[in-house]
Amino acid sequence: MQITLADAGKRFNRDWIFKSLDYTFVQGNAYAIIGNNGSGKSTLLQSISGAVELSAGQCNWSMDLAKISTENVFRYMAIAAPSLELVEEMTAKEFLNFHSVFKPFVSHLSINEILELVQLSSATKKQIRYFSSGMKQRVKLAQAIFSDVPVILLDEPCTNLDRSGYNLYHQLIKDFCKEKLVIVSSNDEEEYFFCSEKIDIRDYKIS
Ligand SMILES: Nc1ncnc2c1ncn2[C@@H]1O[C@H](COP(=O)(O)OP(=O)(O)OP(=O)(O)O)[C@@H](O)[C@H]1O
Repeated sequence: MQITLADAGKRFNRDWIFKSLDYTFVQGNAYAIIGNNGSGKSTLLQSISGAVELSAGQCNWSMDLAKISTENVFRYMAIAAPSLELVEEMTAKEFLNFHSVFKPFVSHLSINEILELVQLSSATKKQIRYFSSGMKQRVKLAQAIFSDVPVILLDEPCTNLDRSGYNLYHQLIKDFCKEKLVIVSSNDEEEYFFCSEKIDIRDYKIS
């Protein structure tokens, strides 16, 4: 799996958030999009995912040199982001079951095992609306990291996590993301220290 940005740019009204961005992301590597608050990290991540349309240039996804059409990109990726909502009326188990109908999880793990891995097995009967913010974040991480897809996009993945949540995140990345293409959008080094490549969004403000 490869994702290529070619002369990519995004603007909101007159403000260019990033411009003239050429970059290739390759499976097996982890990348961090860094920059201060409001610099455009989430916008770039959303542009890569196809959720936000570029104002200039292109974002092309390909697998074994065969191009993946824009409408099929979603089949190859999973995303965890603050803007993505959980179905609060469901329990975590129901939600993960629901998600797996559209996007199956890695086949060797059951949903009970996934809940155990993110340390939520004691809350399986509780509706998500009664979860703490950190517990909700663990559900978001579970649905992204355990999806059977080659690309994992993580926007501020440790939002609301405590120390043990950070440790859990580091362990999940180590155990389950090695062969994937991971892109993390963050300004917290603990969220992206494992990324060998860094894209500083501030380098793409002026052409
Ligand atoms: N739909 C939109 N319409 C207009 N402006 C937008 C829109 N979405 C984002 N922006 C603006 O684009 C800029 C970049 O926002 P973005 O959320 O990508 O930054 P960020 O680097 O992820 O910030 P943070 O670290 O605070 O999460 C901000 O100035 C924001 O107000």
